[in-house]
Amino acid sequence: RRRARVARLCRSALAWTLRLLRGRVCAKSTHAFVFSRCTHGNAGSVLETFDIYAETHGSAAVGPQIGQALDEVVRRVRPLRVLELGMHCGYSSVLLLRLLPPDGRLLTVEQDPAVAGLGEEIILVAGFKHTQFQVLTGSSGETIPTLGTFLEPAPGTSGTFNLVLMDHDPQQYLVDLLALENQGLLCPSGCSVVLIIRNRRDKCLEELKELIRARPDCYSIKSQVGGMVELFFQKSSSQ
Ligand SMILES: C[S@@+](CC[C@H](N)C(=O)[O-])C[C@H]1O[C@@H](n2cnc3c(N)ncnc32)[C@H](O)[C@@H]1O
Repeated sequence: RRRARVARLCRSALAWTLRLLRGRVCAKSTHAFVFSRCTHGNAGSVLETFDIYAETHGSAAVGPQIGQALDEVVRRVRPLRVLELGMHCGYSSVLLLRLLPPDGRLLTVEQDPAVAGLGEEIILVAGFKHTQFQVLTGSSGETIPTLGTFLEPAPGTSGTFNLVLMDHDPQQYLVDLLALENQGLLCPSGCSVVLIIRNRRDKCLEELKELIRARPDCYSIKSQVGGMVELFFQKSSSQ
């Protein structure tokens, strides 16, 4: 048993050293690894292959821990229309898509066109079809004003999102949240906005807490797990 523990420690030390040496996130190398090693058509295998890659390489993906917390949110909210800001190679897109119902749809935004192409290919490799998702290339600031034209209304959602995942640029979270609200894109009867905050010292969380303090009738914190904060937006009909 002691030998097994030592072997495990050595393996994690090696993985940690490799991650340190290969620290820089590279979308092309992530894509090549996942594309060549996963079982095509199997979303679970795509996510597992991303996780194996992240053991020894720099990775931008949300990963299994935040992934589990995100799964819980999606299972509880059961959204039909989901917006993702910050797709990168598609880890969180695949994670979200595998829990959507057959009539669910994901719009995902990525500002880097080359990365957007790689991420789109991974979503297709995971077995999802263009009827289930659409990749929009552009910054969140440019794309949010156009989102209404891409959003097919689902019953009960009146052309709005029930779930938004922000994993793009924490400095943009507050601005983009307010832009989404101003464009009438957040479902007034309830929309969960999940924010990935990798750096605890990031001041975006303080800014968001100020918004909640100023407008407790519309915004609240629903859950907070590690690097993930779930805000809840709701607007009463009189507002
Ligand atoms: C941390 S990665 C996203 C990881 C992804 N959610 C996953 O789990 O694989 C952030 C991505 O957001 C993109 N990005 C950064 N700022 C953006 C913005 N303002 N609008 C759209 N995409 C942005 C970056 O190019 C990068 O690909």
